[in-house]
Amino acid sequence: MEGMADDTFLFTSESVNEGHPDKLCDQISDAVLDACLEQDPDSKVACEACTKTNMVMVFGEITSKAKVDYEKIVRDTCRSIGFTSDEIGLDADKCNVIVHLENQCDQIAQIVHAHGTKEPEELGAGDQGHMFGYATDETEELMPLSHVLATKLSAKLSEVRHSGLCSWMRPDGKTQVTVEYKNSNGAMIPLRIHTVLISTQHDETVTNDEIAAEVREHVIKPIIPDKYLDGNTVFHINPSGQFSNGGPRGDAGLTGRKIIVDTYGGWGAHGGGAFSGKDCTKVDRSGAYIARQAAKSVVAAGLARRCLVQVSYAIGMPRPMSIFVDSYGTGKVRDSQIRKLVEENFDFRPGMIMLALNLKRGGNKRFQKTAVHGHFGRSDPDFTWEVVKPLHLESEQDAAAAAGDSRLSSIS
Ligand SMILES: Nc1ncnc2c1ncn2[C@@H]1O[C@H](COP(=O)(O)OP(=O)(O)OP(=O)(O)O)[C@@H](O)[C@H]1O
Ligand code: MET
Repeated sequence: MEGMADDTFLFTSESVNEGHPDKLCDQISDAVLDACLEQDPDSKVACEACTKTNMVMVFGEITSKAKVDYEKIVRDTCRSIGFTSDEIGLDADKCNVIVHLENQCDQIAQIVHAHGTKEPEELGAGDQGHMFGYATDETEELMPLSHVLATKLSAKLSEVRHSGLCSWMRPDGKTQVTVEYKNSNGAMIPLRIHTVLISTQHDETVTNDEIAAEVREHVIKPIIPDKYLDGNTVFHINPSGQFSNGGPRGDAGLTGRKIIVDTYGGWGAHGGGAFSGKDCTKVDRSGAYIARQAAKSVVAAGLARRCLVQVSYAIGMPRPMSIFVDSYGTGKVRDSQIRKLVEENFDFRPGMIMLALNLKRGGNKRFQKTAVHGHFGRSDPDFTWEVVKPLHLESEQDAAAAAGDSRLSSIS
């Protein structure tokens, strides 16, 4: 790239907003989860959704004592996002809603929770899989800047639409931010914003020039800090030229198709499992939440400037198969010592994660909120996995000795 110093690099993260068809499905799935947990905190929920023009389907496996009007939840969720006509992309009140839900498979229910009879200590993982948590000291929320900005831009798009400030805006939209970074011995130092890309759905009353001006003023300006902008920062606003057809009319949507938007914007790593529509016996969700809490606590304690935590499970077994920690060479002590500290301070058994993070509590949009604008780096107290746990090394002496060791190993 022209004008870039040799020791810097570009990294890009994207986000999507409420009316993106995949995100619509995530929100429907988590609205169903909330409704079930609100009445029955022991509900076992695996609710997927898909959508295309004039149609939403919810399907999956739910075992719950809750009496839930699924069709109403689908319609209410679509309406609250702003899908109130075919022209906008979906008519919440007239679209075809298909509900195809069955009980959780007996074989899974038996091995995971013995049909609700296992104690939290013994609760098995709802599936096999590997999940990651990540943290970095480049922002105050200990999240990657490229992801934070892409996410905040998409949240702002929703805000100015709902408030009426940009009354021409429609619910679908995407953002993307490219940051120029410097790698400082493994820590990521954001230097400047290279590119901001925003595509927002709009009605027929505005010109492209008006869209660009209003998006710059009401969306970009309040979100992107001046210190990261310079004369070379590139802005692309609605580069397709026309984006009035959006939502499910423009593109099909599926639950769990925005897992990178949900997590770290391409930083760290991802095990592949989705979050939305899953109760927290599903370790895809609870494992990723506790791994984030662990990674964030490591960085917050100053033990590393960046941290990745991986955990893995076998279906039906409470204890993880493996725990892995990588500080990308930024650790104050060896990664093996950080891993030991993580193992001592976090109980990775799914039933214990649910207790520690209060994950059986749903309703009042507790989980629906997570389904848009990211699961991590949020200050809302419902995001219990963002609460930092104080971590202390056994003694300062150990730390000093270990720092000596780690210097040796980095030289060798
Ligand atoms: N009784 C069982 N024991 C072991 N594995 C099972 C059992 N029943 C189903 N499975 C396997 O587990 C798979 C679930 O994996 P998958 O990762 O698709 O789950 P998911 O909850 O849909 O999550 P995501 O799609 O977000 O990864 C099933 O498709 C099947 O292959
Ligand atoms: N959907 C399944 C359930 O309801 C989980 C994935 S299959 C192991 O438990």
